[in-house]
Amino acid sequence: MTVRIRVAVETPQHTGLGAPLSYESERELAPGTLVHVPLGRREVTGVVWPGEPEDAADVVLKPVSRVLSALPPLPRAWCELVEFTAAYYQRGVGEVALSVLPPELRKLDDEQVANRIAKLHRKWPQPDPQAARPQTPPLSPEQSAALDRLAQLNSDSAPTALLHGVTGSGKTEVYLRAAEQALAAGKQALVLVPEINLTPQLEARFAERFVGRSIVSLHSGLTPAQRLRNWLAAHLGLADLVLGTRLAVFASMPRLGLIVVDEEHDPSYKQQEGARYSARDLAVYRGKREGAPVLLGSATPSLETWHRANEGRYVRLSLSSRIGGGALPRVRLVDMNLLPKTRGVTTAMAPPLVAAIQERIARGEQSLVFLNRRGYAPVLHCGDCAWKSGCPHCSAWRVFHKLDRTLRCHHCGFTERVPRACPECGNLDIAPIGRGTERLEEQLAGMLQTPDGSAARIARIDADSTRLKGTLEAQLGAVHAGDVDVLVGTQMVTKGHDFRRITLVAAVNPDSSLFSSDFRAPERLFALLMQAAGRAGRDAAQAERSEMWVQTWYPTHPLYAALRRHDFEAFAQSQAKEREMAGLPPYAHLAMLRADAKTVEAARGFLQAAAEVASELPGADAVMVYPPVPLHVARVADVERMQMLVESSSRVALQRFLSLWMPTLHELRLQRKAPEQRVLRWAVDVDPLSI
Ligand SMILES: Nc1ncnc2c1ncn2[C@@H]1O[C@H](COP(=O)(O)OP(=O)(O)OP(=O)(O)O)[C@@H](O)[C@H]1O
Ligand SMILES: [Zn+2]
Repeated sequence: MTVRIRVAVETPQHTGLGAPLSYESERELAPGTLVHVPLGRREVTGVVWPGEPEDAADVVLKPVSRVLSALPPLPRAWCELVEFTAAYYQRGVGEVALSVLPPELRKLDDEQVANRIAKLHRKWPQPDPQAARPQTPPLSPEQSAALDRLAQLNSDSAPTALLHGVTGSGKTEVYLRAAEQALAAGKQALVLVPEINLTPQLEARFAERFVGRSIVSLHSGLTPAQRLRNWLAAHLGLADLVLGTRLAVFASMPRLGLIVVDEEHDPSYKQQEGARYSARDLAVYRGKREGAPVLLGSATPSLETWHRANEGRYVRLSLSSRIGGGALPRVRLVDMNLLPKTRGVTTAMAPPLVAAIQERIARGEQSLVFLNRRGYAPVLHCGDCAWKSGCPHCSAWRVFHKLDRTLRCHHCGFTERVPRACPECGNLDIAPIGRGTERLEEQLAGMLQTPDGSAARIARIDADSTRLKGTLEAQLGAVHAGDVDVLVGTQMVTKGHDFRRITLVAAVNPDSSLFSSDFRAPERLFALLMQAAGRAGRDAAQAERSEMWVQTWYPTHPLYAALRRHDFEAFAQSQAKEREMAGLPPYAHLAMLRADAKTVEAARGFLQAAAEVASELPGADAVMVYPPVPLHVARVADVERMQMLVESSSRVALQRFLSLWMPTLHELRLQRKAPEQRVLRWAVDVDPLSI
């Protein structure tokens, strides 16, 4: 007697097969069981999926090859989360399911899985009820109020709460206490952070608090074996706490009792390839589905979250003052228009700012200088023939890196040694234009001294300086230990770190996002600057002297006016008004269709054909399809990239439309066979973050 089952397998998106496939099994298999099944000429890993196969009874099905029975089936709730993700973001169920499981699972047979699990159980430390109770600080009144409210709501039904707390207000303490409550009730807690480099710090804080409890992390920086081990620990219910980046939202946790999303506004929560999901949004879905409260924490909530809190769909919990009562840093705008110009170029750092940093050094305090551009200079230029260091494969400049004397494309990676002379005209005098963190570091080193006349200690933290494993930790350690006077860095250093000695933060050149074509650029800039400001004066004793300097050509811009007052509400309200008038999120819903091709014509042609198909579909009048436009960096690695925006005032209407449109696009791509029409890939991005 055989039974028919559904199995979610990874079918490439372009095949258009998104639903689970039908197989035959010798026995009943619980949904969520891992199996190996034949697919074409290969054997692949799949997940037994809930629901009955729809195939007619006379269709002959292939049998399941092997069952990984050592692994307890994935919970029903996990399957539903995957199914929701696939449907909402328009991907295949199997594609999502397999891409969020640890890759190592696919390589192991049943016996190997059994061994891993046995080993994990053997080595897993027993919870130690005798463990010394850690010191917990008494809560501030605001922290208590937030936690009481959360507990009270949670006794009713799991709420989604926005924890809106200014920088340094002790949001992490609220997460810790909420997690304590979940653990005390025998539940597991999931804590998401935006960046890998914030996980060690948070892990340390949780480990310190939860002595005798088990904590695992999940992020892409783990080795495959570590990732499998930690994933298994969560899935088997051994781990009490799971900390991780966006992919951790899919961790299988049988006793989930709390989800925290720290810095919920951060764009890193959006996956940018494959299934382009928002881990923040999925966390909210998951919390609802599994009856776990969700805490979205931020000093500068995303406009979407802020809007939902205003509508009363999320509960708002506020922490409006810093721990210890310290002030937020005083914001000083430096009007770059007033600086004397040398040969038409203004210096990188305004003299008053340099003097202010110098003062900090004399007092033994630290400064953080922030510039969102790594390398020495964004472009190299020949004054004679106007040659510039463009990338031959991308519509972008190659960045000059002085340390290893290279020109590097930050989009495709194309790297060459810096030419001695202009490659066009032979002129020896080629010069860098603009500045990145390397150059800023060099300039500051030339300007700053300690009181005894020796050079100031300057450290640079960016993606280049932290390429080697362990370097970031070492550099941050030096900052915390006070071995650094001035920290230069990209946005990497502006997030989350609890620096205690920094009393001055400076943004050297933040203006470029003010006039970006991306409607979210101001929101992102505001969050970034507030976040950066929040690194100063975290020690209440120094807060009075703490300052945030912003060098700008537009000192009267409303964004900076709101920043000066630390007025998130005013900023959010003005942005919301603009968005409402322009019909943009959170007042409208967007999807972006992207197409990559060898030529602009092919990419545009595909999108135009897609738009024609769209206009014929039922429900087409509920959506608006805009004309195709090139991406901001249109060509990367010799591929032309175009995109087309789809908008609707109704999320449901947009979803319904997309589910009809997607299958036609698979066909459309196959039809366009002629070399001049061929597209390499296409993808839809639902709720795109950058436009
Ligand atoms: N109730 C408390 N009593 C004493 N110290 C506290 C308390 N709560 C938090 N702190 C301390 O205050 C500092 C700031 O807290 P935390 O890092 O949680 O702030 P935050 O709101 O997450 O800030 P940011 O958004 O800037 O990252 C930390 O050093 C933390 O240990
Ligand atoms: Zn390139």
